[in-house]
Amino acid sequence: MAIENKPGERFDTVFSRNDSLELSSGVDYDSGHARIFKIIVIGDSNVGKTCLTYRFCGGTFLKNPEATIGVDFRERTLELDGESIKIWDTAGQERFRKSMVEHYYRSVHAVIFVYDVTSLASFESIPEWVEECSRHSVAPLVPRILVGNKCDLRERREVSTSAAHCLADSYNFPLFETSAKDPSEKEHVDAIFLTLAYRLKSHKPLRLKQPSESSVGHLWNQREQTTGVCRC
Ligand SMILES: Nc1nc2c(ncn2[C@@H]2O[C@H](COP(=O)(O)OP(=O)(O)OP(=O)(O)O)[C@@H](O)[C@H]2O)c(=O)[nH]1
Ligand SMILES: [Mg+2]
Repeated sequence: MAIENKPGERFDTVFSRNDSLELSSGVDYDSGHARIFKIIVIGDSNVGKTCLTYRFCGGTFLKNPEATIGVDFRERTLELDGESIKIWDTAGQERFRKSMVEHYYRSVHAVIFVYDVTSLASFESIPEWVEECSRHSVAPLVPRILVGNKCDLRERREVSTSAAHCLADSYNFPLFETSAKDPSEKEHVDAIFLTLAYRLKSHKPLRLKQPSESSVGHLWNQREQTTGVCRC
């Protein structure tokens, strides 16, 4: 795992006429000419953004994480053509976000919205995070997914799968429920990020293999993602 810290680095995204995702030349490629995708992970403080990205990039559960200040960068090189995804693990706390917020959203390739299934408040904040993304001009065709974390805490669950589906459907986001902590969910955490990466690479909808019964996944819909109100 390489942890990098280059907040000034640019990842310029352009859409061609046939709506496929293309990356402009130069800065989107590492020295080996592999493409680098910028994925940002956002959501309230304490929902497990850092643990999820660490699980994907480091392969283990990060014990005793500290609140992220500004942004952390993690990167994982994929087995498909040596391509990389660079994950921007952002701070949930407002006081740590102020100076960095413009950098988060600049030229982003995909967005992961995270809530904590044991915190209704974090789930109810998701529309604000979606709104923040729109305010910062993240293009509608940039893939977005919704992730409910901490599913291992079954007795403390406050957000039902059906409510989460309802919200996800209203935005036309795929929904995934998982746990950064539960080792049996490791493959599922991988699948979430890899599904995004494949989507970015091919720009085609993919069916996610379900590694466990508790996992939830949707087909990606090519329809343009729009904000909406839950009609449940
Ligand atoms: N039980 C359980 N605890 C988790 C899980 N993921 C994270 N945690 C715990 O939740 C707390 C917050 O995790 P972080 O990853 O630091 O949360 P964050 O969203 O990055 O928080 P900020 O950086 O402040 O925005 C820590 O105590 C983690 O150990 C999970 O899947 N299950
Ligand atoms: Mg964090």
